[in-house]
Amino acid sequence: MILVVGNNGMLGRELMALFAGAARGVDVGEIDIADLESVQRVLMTLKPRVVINAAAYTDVDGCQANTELAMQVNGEGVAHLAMITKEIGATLVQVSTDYIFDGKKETPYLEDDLASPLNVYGESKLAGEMNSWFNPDHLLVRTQWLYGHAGKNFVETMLSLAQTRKELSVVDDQIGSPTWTYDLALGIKALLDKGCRGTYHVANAGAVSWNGFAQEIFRLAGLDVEVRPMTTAELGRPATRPLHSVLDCGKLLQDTGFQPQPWQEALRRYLELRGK
Ligand SMILES: NC(=O)C1=CN([C@@H]2O[C@H](COP(=O)(O)OP(=O)(O)OC[C@H]3O[C@@H](n4cnc5c(N)ncnc54)[C@H](OP(=O)(O)O)[C@@H]3O)[C@@H](O)[C@H]2O)C=CC1
Ligand SMILES: Cc1cn([C@H]2C[C@H](O)[C@@H](COP(=O)(O)OP(=O)(O)O[C@H]3O[C@@H](C)C(=O)[C@@H](O)[C@H]3O)O2)c(=O)[nH]c1=O
Repeated sequence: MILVVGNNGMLGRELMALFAGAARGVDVGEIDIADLESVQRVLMTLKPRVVINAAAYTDVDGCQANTELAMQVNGEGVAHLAMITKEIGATLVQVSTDYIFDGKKETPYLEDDLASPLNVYGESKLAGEMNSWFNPDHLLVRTQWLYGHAGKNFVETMLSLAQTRKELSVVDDQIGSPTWTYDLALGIKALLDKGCRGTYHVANAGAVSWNGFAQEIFRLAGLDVEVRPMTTAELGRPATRPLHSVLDCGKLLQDTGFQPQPWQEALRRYLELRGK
């Protein structure tokens, strides 16, 4: 059995749908990954073959204000999962982020590029990456700029703002690869099916700024919204974001034969399924 931890989250729901009958899910209320005893109790009872950790504290600015909680959930939580999965002989799949990088590299990041997070969320996720090594039988999947059917995300924020606004200012100096949770889930499945272990990048192909992404969302949704450019500095959010955090997914293709579709195509299909 595959245990999806954080099954009520955006990625968690996608994984539950993809793995269907093979998966069991747990989330807040049934497990608190920050609490070793809770992790021990759930994993020892359910005895899964694979644990996919889709649970995290994902509010980037929230993490900046709550360092301790961020480290407990995103850092220590993974140590707990790694120690107990090792004890029961299960594989741990840990999901991480482009925000462990500082975004100063001008070409896409490779799996073994140096991590240097700019914010507390990135630091806590990097601690989680390191803690996943407590279980040598682990798969570490880095992804970025996620959107999906069940969750708060940039696409849904833009569509919701468009209901009341005819113009929006969106940052145009941060570049990344918007990624549909469906394609990420397929990537995780492809890696597990091939028995891959270690670190992999999984993101939709191509890259764009948040501003360009917003423009494409409105174009595909047939909404007439003017998207003005602004800089990250002008927006002035509490947590610093990396400016160029595109992930190179060549290793995924090489080892599994799976290549996530271009981000524009993924977005088009997502909006079609969602009903625009
Ligand atoms: N969203 C994105 O753009 C990106 C996400 N990622 C990573 O992908 C993974 C999935 O992200 P996403 O689907 O967006 O996450 P969500 O925030 O949508 O879901 C996370 C889930 O984890 C639960 N959770 C939080 N704290 C705990 C805890 N202590 N114990 C158990 N469960 C907990 C949350 O519950 P509740 O809501 O009640 O707190 C929620 O159900 C995370 O590891 C994230 O860091 C990586 C790159 C980009
Ligand atoms: C709503 C809004 C956002 N923005 C900007 C702010 C930000 O730089 C960018 C995206 O906003 P978000 O709040 O979705 O960004 P953010 O929370 O930084 O998204 C990140 O989440 C974590 C969990 C990850 O792991 C990352 O890969 C990444 O997806 O858009 C505007 O410029 N104008 C707007 O009106």
